[in-house]
Amino acid sequence: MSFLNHTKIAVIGGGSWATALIKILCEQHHVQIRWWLRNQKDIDHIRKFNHNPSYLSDVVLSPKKVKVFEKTTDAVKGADYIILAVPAAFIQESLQHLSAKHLQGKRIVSAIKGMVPGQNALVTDWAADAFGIEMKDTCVIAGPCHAEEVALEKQSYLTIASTECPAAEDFAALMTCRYVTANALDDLYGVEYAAVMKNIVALACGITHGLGYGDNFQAVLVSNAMQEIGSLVTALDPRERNLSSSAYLGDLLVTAYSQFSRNRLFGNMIGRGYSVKAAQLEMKMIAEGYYATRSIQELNKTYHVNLPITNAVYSILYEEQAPAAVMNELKKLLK
Ligand SMILES: NC(=O)c1ccc[n+]([C@@H]2O[C@H](COP(=O)([O-])OP(=O)(O)OC[C@H]3O[C@@H](n4cnc5c(N)ncnc54)[C@H](O)[C@@H]3O)[C@@H](O)[C@H]2O)c1
Ligand SMILES: O=P(O)(O)OC[C@H](O)CO
Repeated sequence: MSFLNHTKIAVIGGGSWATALIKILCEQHHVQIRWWLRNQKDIDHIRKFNHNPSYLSDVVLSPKKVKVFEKTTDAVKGADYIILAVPAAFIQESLQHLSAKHLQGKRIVSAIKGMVPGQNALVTDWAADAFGIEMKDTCVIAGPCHAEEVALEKQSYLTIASTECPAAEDFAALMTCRYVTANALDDLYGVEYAAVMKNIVALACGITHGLGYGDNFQAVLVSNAMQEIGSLVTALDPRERNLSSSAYLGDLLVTAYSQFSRNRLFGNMIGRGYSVKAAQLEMKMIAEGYYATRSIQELNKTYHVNLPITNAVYSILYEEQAPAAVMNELKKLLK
């Protein structure tokens, strides 16, 4: 079979979301995937058995469509699109062997819902800066969608956001299949910041659940959180946007309420008395909200937006304040 007319997509990352995205892309006839993972054991296993042993191991990956690479420089060769799907904390390390030349002429798609720690930058801004990528060649994959439900082929929706819709529309077509509907949107920054913030809220939901708060409280917490997200996003990128659409509110709801949420699970452990270290050790997966809490807290030193929920989570995770006492104060601020 000739791959000449195929769309070539490099995927960087070996976790649940990378695996789920590859499953969706494999539904297309004309797509070839070039997959980079850092773990050699996983690479060997995928080559032999066609599934990822560490994440979503029930998903079978077509060997005709998926090629696995040890080096990022090989994975990106000839690719039309490069999907970034590692947690933001590891993006610099993961792309360390790539230069602007390797990425020239390619479209970058960030599937990451986090900020680059230390730099407090959105992944798309960081990539544009590090590799000289133009914003018109950049998209993000957002929306309320858990990898575990993609693996089960449950009907899901994605939003592909870019500063210019044509780029997003092309990629949305690639991400649409029997069980996924992908729509394009021209709000790259709003969608990306809202996705970062919803992880912090999910931590707060998990913490309060772990402390014994119920559904009544969580409904108020999430309503207040949507206002907090709206205030920050508007301060960072003022423009008209419909925050009740699924790219923003939907993304918040799935993370805040789902059994599959990594951030909620992490928060729940903290609420039940685990230390941050112990919760991290127990979870095989990464809770982006842990890093995002610090990045947003630092970024907000410039913007001074009222962020009571983020402040509460920050003081629990980074200032060793007792979760019960912090949430007791937060509850007085909610309406
Ligand atoms: N899982 C989902 O349902 C989902 C949905 C939408 C967006 N996302 C986003 O996708 C991104 C990836 O998340 P995920 O859910 O696939 O992660 P995961 O928790 O399933 O997997 C962890 C990933 O981190 C990598 N990793 C762990 N330690 C590392 C280290 N020291 N150095 C380099 N890499 C390391 C692992 O190899 C693996 O790729 C995150 O930004 C997340 O917010 C996830
Ligand atoms: O819901 P979480 O905490 O697993 O985060 C993963 C994704 O961002 C969900 O959209």
